[in-house]
Amino acid sequence: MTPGPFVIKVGGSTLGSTDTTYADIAALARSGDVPVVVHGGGAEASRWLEAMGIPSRFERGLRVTDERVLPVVVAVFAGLVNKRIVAAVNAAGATAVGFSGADGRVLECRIADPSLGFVGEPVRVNPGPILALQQAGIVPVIGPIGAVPGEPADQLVNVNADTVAGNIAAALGARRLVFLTDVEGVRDAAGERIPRLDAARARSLIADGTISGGMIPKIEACLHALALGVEVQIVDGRRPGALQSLEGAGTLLVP
Ligand SMILES: Nc1ncnc2c1ncn2[C@@H]1O[C@H](COP(=O)(O)OP(=O)(O)O)[C@@H](O)[C@H]1O
Ligand SMILES: CC(=O)N[C@@H](CCC(=O)OP(=O)(O)O)C(=O)O
Repeated sequence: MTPGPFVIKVGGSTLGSTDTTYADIAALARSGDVPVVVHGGGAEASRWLEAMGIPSRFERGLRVTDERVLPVVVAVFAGLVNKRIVAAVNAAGATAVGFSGADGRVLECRIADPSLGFVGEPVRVNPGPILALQQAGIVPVIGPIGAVPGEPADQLVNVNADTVAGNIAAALGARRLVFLTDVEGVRDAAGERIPRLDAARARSLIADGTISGGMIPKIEACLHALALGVEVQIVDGRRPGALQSLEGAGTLLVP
């Protein structure tokens, strides 16, 4: 069996830091190992919402997305952030094409929980557009908006970017999924990095509150992909060369 692709989730928390992520992504693509990039941008969306006088509210790491929030997150995730990453990867010497999970219905969703508003829970990944680009040597850059199929148009929904990455990695049979974030790894109750974290301990750290906020959907996405045989790691994306020296870095999820 051909080993699946390398999926890289770029956290909004590390976007814009002067790390080497885009050069590393472009170098992988040039070497013929074309990665699939999924990005967040939660912090950028919160800044735009604040500028518009709309407060941000999260529940278990998920943004409550009402009818005022939805157009802003679509504009920021499928537009601004996506195109900035495309521009940076192109400038680093590869060819990138950006789209969201609503394009080509790559990420079909249902409404996760009506109390969260327009938040999508993936039910199906249609990998065709991702594979077509990748096979053409083009880096797919995917923003965290999904589609709930409907008439007269699909409903656009906001999907946590870690959830998007976990589902896409699982659907592609990825060999590896790396989350670039703004901490050195998952921390235990004493604040120490956990180099290897198994599923049972991860669940208990969520239950006792040691893992909280944005780390909850990240760990849930990790466990989803891990169960399907993907090698999953959470590393510090602020560190130059993070993608070049993954051995022993951050937190490796283990069954
Ligand atoms: N146990 C934990 N270990 C590490 N980070 C944690 C933990 N619990 C909560 N967090 C928070 O999760 C954040 C990373 O998630 P998030 O803000 O969603 O980042 P990203 O934008 O990279 O997805 C960290 O900055 C940290 O504040
Ligand atoms: C439903 C939901 O929570 N969507 C996220 C999508 C962006 C995201 O996940 O960005 P990071 O990876 O930078 O955190 C949000 O609106 O913030």
